Amino acid sequence: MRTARWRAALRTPLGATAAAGSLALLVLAVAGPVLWGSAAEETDVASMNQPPSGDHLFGTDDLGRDVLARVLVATRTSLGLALGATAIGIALGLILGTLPVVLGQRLGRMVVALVNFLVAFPALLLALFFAVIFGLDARGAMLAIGMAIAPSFARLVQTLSASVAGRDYVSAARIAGVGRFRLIRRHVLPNIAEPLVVNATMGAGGALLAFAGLSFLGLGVQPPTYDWGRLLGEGLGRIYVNPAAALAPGVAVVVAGLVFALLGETCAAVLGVRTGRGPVAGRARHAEQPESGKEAAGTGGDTVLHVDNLTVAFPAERGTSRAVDGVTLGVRAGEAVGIVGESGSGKSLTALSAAGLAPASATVSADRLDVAGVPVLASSEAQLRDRLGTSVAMVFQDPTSSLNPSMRVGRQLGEIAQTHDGTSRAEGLRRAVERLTWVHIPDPQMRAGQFPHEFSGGMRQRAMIGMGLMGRPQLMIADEPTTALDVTVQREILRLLRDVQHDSGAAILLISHDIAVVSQICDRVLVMYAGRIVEELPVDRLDGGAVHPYTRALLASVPDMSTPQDVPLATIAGRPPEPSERSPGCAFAPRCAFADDLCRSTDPVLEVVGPQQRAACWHPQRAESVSGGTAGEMPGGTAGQSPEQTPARVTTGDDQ
Ligand SMILES: Nc1ncnc2c1ncn2[C@@H]1O[C@H](COP(=O)(O)OP(=O)(O)OP(=O)(O)O)[C@@H](O)[C@H]1O
Repeated sequence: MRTARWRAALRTPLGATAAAGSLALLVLAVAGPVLWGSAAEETDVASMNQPPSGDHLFGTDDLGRDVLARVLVATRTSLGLALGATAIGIALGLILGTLPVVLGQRLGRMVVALVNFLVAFPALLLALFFAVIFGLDARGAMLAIGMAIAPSFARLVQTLSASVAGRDYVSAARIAGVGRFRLIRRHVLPNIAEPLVVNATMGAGGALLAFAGLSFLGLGVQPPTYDWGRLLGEGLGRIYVNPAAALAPGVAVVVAGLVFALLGETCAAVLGVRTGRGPVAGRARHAEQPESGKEAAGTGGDTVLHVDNLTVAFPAERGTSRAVDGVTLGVRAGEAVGIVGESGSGKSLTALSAAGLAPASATVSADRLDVAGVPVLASSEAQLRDRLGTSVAMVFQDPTSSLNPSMRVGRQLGEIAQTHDGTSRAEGLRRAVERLTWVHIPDPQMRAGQFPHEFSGGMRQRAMIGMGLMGRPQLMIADEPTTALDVTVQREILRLLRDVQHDSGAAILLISHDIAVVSQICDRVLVMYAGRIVEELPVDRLDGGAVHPYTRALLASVPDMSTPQDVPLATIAGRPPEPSERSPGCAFAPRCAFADDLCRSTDPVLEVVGPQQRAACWHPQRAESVSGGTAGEMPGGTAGQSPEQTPARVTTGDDQ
């Protein structure tokens, strides 16, 4: 497919010119010294500084040597030095650009600052500076130009790496225990290679010009060696006698620079098409070993996730803002627990913190945060990789971004077995095919050899779950795993998660904004609002047993077969407060019909309100206190409200 794109690109005028130009330069570089070497060196004192003639198309220099022959012969030196300098610049740029990922936050910031500092200098100024340091010869100039172009390349690598580092498949690889160097080599660099290649190709043109500039100034190639820059310098000295002697090397520099630029454009066109063609995949996971996993569920004690008073804060204009504020929860072995809430309620941060994947800018604290017996906050990144990589699996929302687009699916799954069990590549692949079979991927052998973009969305999500099963997960965290899928596929994925839970014994923490999704496979539901858990209850009590007005409003907004089509669906008026906007009292009070002064002034705490049920509300709404309609309904179309607690309204879409 890629070959076809190259062929198509080479048929365009731009591509054809770039190809022909590159070929011509290559041939000249290889054959030039052989064909015209002696003509270029042959002195003739009888015809010094001659203008163009039939014998010498661009005239002769001050020793009577043929200018054209010298320009053609200089192709090899000029291109060789320019490409050498570019290679040095790319190598240094890659090192500087990826160091922040390898070094960790503090040292990484210092490297970024250094690169920013160097980028602020004009490249030619840097080249002159380094040329003086490294010596006034071709080698020194090559090093100097390489070092001068390295900072801008490093900046590009840093920017692109940062954009990739946040992708789900990188998080997945991190949690799977993939080391930093391998992470860069296998997951980061392959996915930023395309813009780097394009940039490097165009950068070679810049290096050519810079080299010509240094040689022209007498800082680059020294006699008796010569390149286009030196020939240009010599020609300019005699420009009034024979302008063609300066014109020829000048044209050579411009033409070669143009060829590099066209080549870069062609690469960009081809690679850009490929990049834009779409899908790629998504998911994440962990764990190690094969086997059923039933034993895994039984290991590590009864509670696989223990979160006590978790707080996640971010720097804000004044101090910090708490996106997750004192969350306490537990997930027992083999249990399926759902977290629901509107966007921004802190669901994902809670789950990511549990897996040690909170954003770098977040400050995570907790009285206790243990996953599968591993104290997350007290463990180093290497310890987390090593220990969680074998016991926690993650499935992310977007199946198009959670699988590494540049790796075959079987390789990605197999990498986990290689990383954690030290298996061979072949054994890793065998296990990968087995896991793909478990998650009902048809023709798993063939599919394992495909890239993520060749999978459908539902298949990618299955592959992500299969990746989770490469180990022996005690806990599978699924963050909105069905949001990006259509309804039929959603149901299949939920069913698969439930089967995985039953067959492997792994506990499941399912995050969703849709309470209906959670109720399909979970035993227990935690409802989050503004960074806190406002209600916790068994799924079988959702229908009529929810007491928090927010939970009831969420339930009322889910249509079912009996929902009248001519009545607008209930919605919850207003929006949740941003972490930085929260004021004292219950965060839901501004949107709640039952709120009074107590709610607005004092935070309710999570208290037991029934069997296995807790709620944080000053006015919990009991089913028996609701009149008219089901327990989830509110007069006026929203969640529960008792007649004696009036204002007969709170929230409907129409109200807004
Ligand atoms: N990297 C970040 N920097 C600053 N604030 C953040 C960051 N990530 C999240 N937040 C804050 O934390 C809040 C909760 O984010 P979180 O992703 O946990 O919400 P969520 O309930 O999972 O919602 P969604 O379903 O939209 O992801 C966000 O609204 C935002 O204000």
